[in-house]
Amino acid sequence: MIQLRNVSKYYPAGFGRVYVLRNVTLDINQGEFVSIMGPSGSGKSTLLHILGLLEEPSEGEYFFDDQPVQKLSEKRRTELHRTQIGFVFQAYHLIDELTVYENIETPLLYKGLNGSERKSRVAELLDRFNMVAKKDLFPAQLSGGQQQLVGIARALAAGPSVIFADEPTGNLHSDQARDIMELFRELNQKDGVTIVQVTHSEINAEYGTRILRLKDGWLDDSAVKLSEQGVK
Ligand SMILES: Nc1ncnc2c1ncn2[C@@H]1O[C@H](COP(=O)(O)OP(=O)(O)OP(=O)(O)O)[C@@H](O)[C@H]1O
Repeated sequence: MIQLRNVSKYYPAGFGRVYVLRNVTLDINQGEFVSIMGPSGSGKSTLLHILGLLEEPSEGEYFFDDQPVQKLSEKRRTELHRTQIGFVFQAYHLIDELTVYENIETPLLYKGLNGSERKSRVAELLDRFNMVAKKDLFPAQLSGGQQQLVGIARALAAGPSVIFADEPTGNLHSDQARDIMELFRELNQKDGVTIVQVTHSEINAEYGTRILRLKDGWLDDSAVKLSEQGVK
């Protein structure tokens, strides 16, 4: 599903460059639940943003569902983003002026669904996430865990095949974090959604099936499969 080939990312600095990612080659198959770990500044968010089509590599190739991302038109890339990819952020990134219902509905408006299709999809997600009673509240009226649930419902609304999550529990208490990780596990195992998360937490990482470790922009090739270690 995802193939990166010799991907580097750098920024100009003085007369030279600062490398954030170096020569990253990586395959992620449909149905995997991958955790990206590494010290602060090692390039985790940058890698996730490239995978989620929010940033472009400076060098190298990215194939999403066998399509060379760098050769796609802007229109096709936006379409891919809207239909195949859901993004979940640490700070939720909900729209403060919109209700829970409207936040979840937003990607469906972009996708061009009609009113009744949108209504039934949002109702389904509200029901699944036990948020029906909260549907007319604004983000500021919710707990952090509830805001993140809305963030995940919004990411799932358009029926993506992959969810990219950047420290999705970074602002949550441990019990809320566990609920979010259990939801991710269920989405992955029952619904078959591919999940790629950045996390600092070994506990969160163990919900997944594989850990990728970054250091100074390099991917550690000895990345382990948790199932092979007998963890799961
Ligand atoms: N636009 C930019 N211009 C210059 N340097 C940048 C830019 N964006 C990111 N960087 C640098 O890239 C490096 C990696 O950043 P990134 O956010 O990917 O790290 P991270 O591993 O996610 O860190 P953290 O765990 O602290 O969130 C950092 O040193 C950062 O300063």
